[in-house]
Amino acid sequence: MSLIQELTNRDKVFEFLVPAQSPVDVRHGPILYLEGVNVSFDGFRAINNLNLTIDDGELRCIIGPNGAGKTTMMDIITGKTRPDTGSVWFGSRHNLLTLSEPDIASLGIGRKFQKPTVFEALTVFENLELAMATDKRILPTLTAIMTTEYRDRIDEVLEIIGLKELRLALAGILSHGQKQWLEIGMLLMQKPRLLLVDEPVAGMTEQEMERTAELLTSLAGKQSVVVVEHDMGFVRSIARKVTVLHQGSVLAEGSMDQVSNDPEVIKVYLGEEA
Ligand SMILES: Nc1ncnc2c1ncn2[C@@H]1O[C@H](COP(=O)(O)OP(=O)(O)OP(=O)(O)O)[C@@H](O)[C@H]1O
Repeated sequence: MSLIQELTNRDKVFEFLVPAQSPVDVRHGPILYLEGVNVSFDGFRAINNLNLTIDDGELRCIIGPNGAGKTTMMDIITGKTRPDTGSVWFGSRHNLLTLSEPDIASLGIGRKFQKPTVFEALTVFENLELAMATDKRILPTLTAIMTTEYRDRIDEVLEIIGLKELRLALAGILSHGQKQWLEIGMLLMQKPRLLLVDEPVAGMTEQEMERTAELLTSLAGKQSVVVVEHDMGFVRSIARKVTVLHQGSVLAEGSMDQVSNDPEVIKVYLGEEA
């Protein structure tokens, strides 16, 4: 190929056009890797030698009794809490312990907290638009050119979250479940590689839970999804692999059937519910 042909090759992405953050590298390993992580709060060890590996495209459920360390684990991944010791890697290139919370978010780790935080006075469409506008990776000078691309992305996300018909509705009139899906959609606008979802079905109707199960399973593959959830029926309906946390460590890992038949798990967790 001649130099001219090479320079005008539209399929090629030139280095200078690539956003500052390098993409996550999962060619030789998992998308998320925690090893030997410890966190103490005033002498109490909330996370105790935690090891966890999430594969690219995986949907993983994390369960565990109250105080097991699930929220603290999410806080560590997103940079909100710094561990005392251990390693936390996003792909093989990004050491998350050296990055700030906003940097971790812009690398492609999105977090959905339990309570929906949509802008109620704005429409569904505007909420998604706003989520896109906060994407710091977008070069302002390119915004005009990319408008069509972003509109297409909003349409795509509306389709994924099942709110296409409600695009012009105010977010304030949505049901609890619809608000949760909209917020997941707002995260999707940033095209995350890893989504952390905290108790997505708390307060949902049976029907909304079914729709949420479909939504989360449809997201896996395209991105990795880690779901912390207390509702065992829901976990059973979506989980391929479940990790049970207890006292800040992994107590068991495997299919829902495997972990729910594990005597240790029954003793410390499922037994608690019986
Ligand atoms: N900032 C903090 N200061 C002191 N103790 C904390 C702090 N954050 C968490 N803890 C303690 O660490 C332990 C783990 O808490 P964490 O919230 O991570 O558990 P969890 O598994 O998310 O529980 P739940 O299911 O109730 O949300 C708990 O005993 C909690 O009281």
